[in-house]
Amino acid sequence: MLKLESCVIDNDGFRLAADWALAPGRLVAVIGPSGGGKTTLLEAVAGFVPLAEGRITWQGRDISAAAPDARPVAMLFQDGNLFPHLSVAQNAGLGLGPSLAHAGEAAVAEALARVGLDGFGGRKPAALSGGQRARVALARVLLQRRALLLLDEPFAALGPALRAEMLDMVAELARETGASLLMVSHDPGDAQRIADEVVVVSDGVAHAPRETGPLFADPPANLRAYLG
Ligand SMILES: Nc1ncnc2c1ncn2[C@@H]1O[C@H](COP(=O)(O)OP(=O)(O)OP(=O)(O)O)[C@@H](O)[C@H]1O
Repeated sequence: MLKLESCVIDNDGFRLAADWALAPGRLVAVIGPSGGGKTTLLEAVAGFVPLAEGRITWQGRDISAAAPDARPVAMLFQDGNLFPHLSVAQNAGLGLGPSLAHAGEAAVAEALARVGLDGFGGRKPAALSGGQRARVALARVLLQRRALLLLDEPFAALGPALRAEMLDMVAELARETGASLLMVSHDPGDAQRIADEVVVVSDGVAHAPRETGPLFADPPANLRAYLG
């Protein structure tokens, strides 16, 4: 279980409070107004932004001071973070880390097939569509085999049908592996499509997760303001 215990996150002067836990295997959407601190929240969990107060624990262990690669997290950004000079297979294989990379050919092929990119391993990212690039990034996350997936508007640039397909794939992969998910999205429909719970980030607070259905059925004032 991930716990944010009386946390005050300090992103170079921007402060965000959080005090809640994320139950194992839950899919959680992070929504709220632009500039509210959604990315800051994910970056603090990933270890890129420090805490001014409180601590973050994973399975009871304090990870507040741990380096990003020593945390149980895999992070997927909007641009997918692909290296243009590396092939699809090499980009995905980065998820295995240096120690496993030499033994990973079969695992990479399997992950690429899993995201619908069988036979694309030798291509460069420039020779892929936007949706295919998103799949490569997802394959890399899959290969990292981390217990906590952090997605920051990963499919914002995709059209509605493709985006729905990718969301469903993320949800399926998380359920299969038992991973927990924190996913930033600007579209409440994304949250309603796959999230068990929703964290609303507004007014300097990342509010405790609430069940998606009841939350949208009777939105609190901060969510109503965001939804318009
Ligand atoms: N490196 C930084 N230094 C100082 N302030 C920052 C830095 N990065 C972000 N901020 C500020 O922190 C606040 C929260 O930004 P953040 O990107 O977390 O919001 P967000 O909710 O993800 O926004 P959006 O939906 O627009 O992506 C903003 O006011 C932003 O200007």
